[in-house]
This record gives sequence, C-alpha cells and structure tokens, in this order.
Amino acid sequence: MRGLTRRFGKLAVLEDVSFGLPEGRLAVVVGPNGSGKTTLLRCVVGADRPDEGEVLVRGRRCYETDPETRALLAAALDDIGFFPDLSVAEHLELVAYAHGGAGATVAEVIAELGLERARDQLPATLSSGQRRRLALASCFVRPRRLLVLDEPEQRLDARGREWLADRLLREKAEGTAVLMATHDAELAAAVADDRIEIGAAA
Ligand SMILES: Nc1ncnc2c1ncn2[C@@H]1O[C@H](COP(=O)(O)OP(=O)(O)OP(=O)(O)O)[C@@H](O)[C@H]1O
Repeated sequence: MRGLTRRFGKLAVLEDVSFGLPEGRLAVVVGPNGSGKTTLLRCVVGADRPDEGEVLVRGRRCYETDPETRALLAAALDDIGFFPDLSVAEHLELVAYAHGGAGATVAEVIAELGLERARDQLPATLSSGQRRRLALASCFVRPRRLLVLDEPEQRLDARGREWLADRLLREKAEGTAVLMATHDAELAAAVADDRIEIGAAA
C-alpha cells in the first residue's frame, strides 16, 4: 500500500499509510478502538476505496470484483455474508468450487475448525463462535496468496486461539502473506513479523 489516506467527512482515519508485505510474512495492524484498522483492511481487499493512495497485490490494483484479485486474496473481515439457505458444509463446498477447489478439502477444514457437529446447520442457527469458525473455514477451503483477517481471535475459545496461532504459522510457512488486525498482544507476539501501528483513540 502506498500513501493510503481515507477520510470520513472531516475525520481523517488513515493518513498516508505505506507498507509492503512480502510472501510468507505476517503483519499485524494494531491500534485502539476506532483507529482505522478495519478501514485499512477494507481498503486492502477493495471493499472500500481510499481517498488517496493505492493498494497493489503482485503489482495489480486490488478490486473486490476483479477475478484476479479474488483468486489471490482470502479475507475474513466479519461474520456476515453467508448464504442463509446453505448449511455449513454446503457453504464451504460452494466457496471451494467457486475458487477452483485448490485449497484443503471441505471435510479436512470442517474437522480442523471443529465444525463437525454443525456441518448441517444453517448460519442463522450457529453460535457466534461457530460463525467465526465458519468465516475462517471459508478462507482455508480456497487457494490464497494473501490472507486478510480482522480480529480473527474474536469469540474463539482458548483451544480455538491456540489453533489459530498454529494455523497462521503454517500459512506463513506455505508462503502466504497475512495481514491481520488484532487486539490480542499474545497472538501478535506469537505470529507477527511486522507491526503497522495506526491512530490515536477516537
Ligand atoms: N462508513 C463510515 N462512515 C463514517 N465513519 C466511519 C465509517 N467507517 C468507519 N468510520 C469511522 O472510522 C473510524 C475507524 O473505524 P474502524 O472500524 O476502521 O476502526 P477499528 O480500528 O477497526 O476499531 P475497533 O478496534 O473498534 O474494531 C471510526 O471513528 C469509525 O467511526
């Protein structure tokens, strides 16, 4: 990202943020509530447009609707956007199929995320922790070179957080670049190579 600036009215949330993230490295985005972490990630995945500056992934501008961007980038920014009429397993099958199925198999990811008992449930019937697990699972059933996560530790239990740290280390080892906002200092210390610190408290 080069010179990224995002304002909402008079509020300058991001001001001239520049950063490079090589493959196989993990950068954490840290800062107080309201400092602009989610805004930064939304600009990176192309869900929001910066007022100034640009985000390039492998030299290409990043747009959410661009097929090349979508092929490279897996993101879990929130737990909405599930298909309401598809079960957990059906949702993951569809995501895997839509991206060419080069990620781990759906059965493996369901087992890894501890979603076996929820596999036939609809999203509306899941607990908040299970919804978070489904959002993360959706990233791992598809190919990815860049993984963007917004506070992935949220609502995970202690074992889930242990799993997450281990999974992120494996992502790096496989050469995936990871950009992750987090409030969890322990997780950041365990997995981060770089830190992007932004903003003062709103
Ligand atoms: N669409 C919008 N319109 C107006 N203001 C917005 C919009 N989106 C975000 N903001 C403001 O931008 C600031 C940064 O919000 P953002 O969600 O990026 O913070 P954050 O660092 O992710 O916070 P948290 O740690 O609470 O998740 C906040 O003051 C927020 O109110």
